Amino acid sequence: MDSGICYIKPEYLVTEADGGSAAANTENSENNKRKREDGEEVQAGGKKKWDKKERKRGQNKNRPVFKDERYSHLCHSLIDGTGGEACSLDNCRYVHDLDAFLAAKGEDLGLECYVYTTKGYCARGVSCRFAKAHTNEQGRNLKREDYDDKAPPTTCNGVSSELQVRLRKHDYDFSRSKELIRMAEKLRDARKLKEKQEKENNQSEGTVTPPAGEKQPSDTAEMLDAEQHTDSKSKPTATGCAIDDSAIGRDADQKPAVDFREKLVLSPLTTLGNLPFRRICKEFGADITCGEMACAQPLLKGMGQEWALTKRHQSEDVFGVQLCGNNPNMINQAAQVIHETAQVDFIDLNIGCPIDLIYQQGGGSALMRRTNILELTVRSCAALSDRLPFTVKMRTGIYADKSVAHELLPLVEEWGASAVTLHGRSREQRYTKHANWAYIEECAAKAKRMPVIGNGDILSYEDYIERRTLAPHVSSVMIGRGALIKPWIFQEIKEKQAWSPSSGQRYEMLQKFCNYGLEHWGSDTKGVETTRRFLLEWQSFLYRYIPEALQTAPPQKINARPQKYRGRDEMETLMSSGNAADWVKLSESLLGRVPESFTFVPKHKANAF
Ligand SMILES: Cc1cc2nc3c(=O)[nH]c(=O)nc-3n(C[C@H](O)[C@H](O)[C@H](O)COP(=O)(O)O)c2cc1C
Repeated sequence: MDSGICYIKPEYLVTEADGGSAAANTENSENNKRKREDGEEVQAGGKKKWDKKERKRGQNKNRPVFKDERYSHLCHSLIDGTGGEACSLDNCRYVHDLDAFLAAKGEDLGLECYVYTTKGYCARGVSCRFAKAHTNEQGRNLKREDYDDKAPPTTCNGVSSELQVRLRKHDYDFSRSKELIRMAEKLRDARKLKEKQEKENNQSEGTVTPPAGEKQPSDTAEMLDAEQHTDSKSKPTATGCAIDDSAIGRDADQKPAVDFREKLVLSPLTTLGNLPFRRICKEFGADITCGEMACAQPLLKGMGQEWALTKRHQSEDVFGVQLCGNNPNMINQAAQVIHETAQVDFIDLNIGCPIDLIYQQGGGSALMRRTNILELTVRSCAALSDRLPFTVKMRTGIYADKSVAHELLPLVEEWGASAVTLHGRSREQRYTKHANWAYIEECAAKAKRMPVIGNGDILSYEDYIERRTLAPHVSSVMIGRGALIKPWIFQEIKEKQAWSPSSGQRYEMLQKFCNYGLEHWGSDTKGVETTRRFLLEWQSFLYRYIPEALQTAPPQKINARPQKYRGRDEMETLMSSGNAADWVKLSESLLGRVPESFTFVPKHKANAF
């Protein structure tokens, strides 16, 4: 048996005799074309061979970029229909011809507006694609009697225009951040000096020096002594960070605000890990959620799109923002503004990001080899506040044959990190081979008190148990693709058994996602199309779920490709299709017809088997 294949029961197999007529899980010409561009060749006999040199990984860079400028926006003065206060702006760029706008808006997509039903008022008013549900005969947008306009919003964070102006005018007070960096520099220099002196002493005494980066058990305490000697006011804190407590207002006795042990953590997932998706995962039992990676520089420029990545839904009771950057000053300043203006429970630093552009600029996984820069970043960010844990997410290293996480992880703990997540693959590996949980265990065992969160390849309760048994020092697990393929994985782990939803139940989940999407991105045409894009991105992972009843030997393994199969009903077959045209069809049943000349190519190549 080939472990790379998920075997399907004979009655569900699609054979040559079927002529491939079923919409079974075949991939479309768009995907095949993409694969050819990626260097995947199809040999005679259907076997695939990979040309490693040619193959490009990561994101689909040549995909058409989705621009939403083409949707006209109605002026806010008309959003509730005619009869309100006229627009007072001379140069308002929005549409003021209500009749023309309504004529061009397109058909309503349904009789019920989720936003109106749940809140009692739809702020998209007459521009909503479900407007008939909340407009009267005169075309006025209605407010239900029980609507509470003082009710707190269900989401928070993002950037206010006032903050945007302060950031753009360099008017934000970063003196605290500058002080933290200065102190982190002092500690780093003291550590380096001490290391140098030790090396010289060892050489003069003829003792053997440990290999670079390999630390002796007593080093941490000695290093802290050295730091205290350099700055007599400094003292180690509960998290092991030795930055001057009085200067940063740290109460050394306070416990970190988040307990990272025995938790199911949803991975930060660019594009896919959006707020509506995270709501679904919360409902299925995810304990900790994290926003999509946000870059420090655009945050400091006050860019709305980047700040949107910090948004949090009220159901996300333990929520973090993930930062990416190549410069300690910028990362720390971004962390400071987030800490001071947003509601977050922790800040995470991504030092595992493999994306070329970020890596070439010295950010993401490049920070795994820029130890001095990393030290400044971790020390300064961990010292921002005792109530704001600072965590680090890393890979095994940059190269497959040169793991460094076992050296880095104890250092990161010493510098003050509250937890580390380790994805058991190198940058070079991306998603090939299996995540190395034996190595994750080796690293986790090196942490003194800091929880280590293991990450990689968990798709079932069995996977979870297997990995936790293999890695007993791991405190919690993080799940990424497993949650994208079957978001109910959190429930399965908590209930210790598989759940095999019917196609109807899976469809209801998609409906829910669309409702949450319309609430988040808006129920007007622009919001509908944004929701569709994110739904399609998600479907590019969801189609990989293989219902247990169809497999000869469940549970499904994350890298196993199924034999060609059809589902137990038409919807199950449609949902298993790897053909982007079928994903669009599915989206049309939920969100209406796609606009003319619509195209879709998934953003992430990690969706492929
Ligand atoms: C679509 C996608 C987007 C991702 N985006 C991020 C990200 O923004 N930040 C991050 O640290 N990791 C990101 N990752 C990596 C995951 O968080 C996780 O480390 C990786 O997928 C391995 O875990 P898994 O096997 O459970 O998927 C992303 C992964 C995928 C598939």
